[in-house]
Amino acid sequence: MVEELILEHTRDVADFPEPGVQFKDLTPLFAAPEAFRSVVDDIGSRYRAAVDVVVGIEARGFILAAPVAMAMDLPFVPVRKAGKLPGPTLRQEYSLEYGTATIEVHSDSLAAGQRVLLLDDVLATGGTAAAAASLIERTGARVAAIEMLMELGFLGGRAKLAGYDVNAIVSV
Ligand SMILES: O=P(O)(O)OC[C@H]1O[C@H](OP(=O)(O)OP(=O)(O)O)[C@H](O)[C@@H]1O
Ligand SMILES: Nc1ncnc2[nH]cnc12
Repeated sequence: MVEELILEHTRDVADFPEPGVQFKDLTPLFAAPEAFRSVVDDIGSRYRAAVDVVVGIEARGFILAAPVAMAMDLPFVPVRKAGKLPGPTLRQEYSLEYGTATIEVHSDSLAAGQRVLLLDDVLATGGTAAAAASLIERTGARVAAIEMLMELGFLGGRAKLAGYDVNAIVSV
């Protein structure tokens, strides 16, 4: 059900942001309130009572993680691209399907022992999720699960996430 909603509301864009990349654009899902709400409620219902905080990765992860956190009545914590968070941060460099980047989290935004649900829209090479998981663990919190709307299985991102509970609603 939610798998079909995601597939129906995904636009494939060839050669974006660079030649050879088949970009999975989820903006049609975010623009469809009923479908988007169904996806948010599905994620919230599967992790209820199993996590203490929801972390989203800038930028598309924010679009998903903030409503999930709100629906679960849990705190939302942003992992941001470098240089955007004003407080003391932990920082991690990584590579992704089309480049390299650095992300940060406020070092006081998570507490030791907290169970984190890490959310993003797409799992490609896994570099982004692995870097975010590493940041979360450096705060002392625990990555209870990593959840994506869509996984590009042919890029093998799960190999970078061995040892974590990784779930993608749709695998292509
Ligand atoms: O598995 P990977 O190869 O690491 O790629 C996945 C990441 O790439 C996209 O974000 P992007 O860095 O393009 O940023 P955006 O959310 O700001 O568009 C996507 O939202 C994931 O965060
Ligand atoms: N092919 C892709 N489509 C959408 N987001 C991505 N992030 C990394 N690779 C991606």
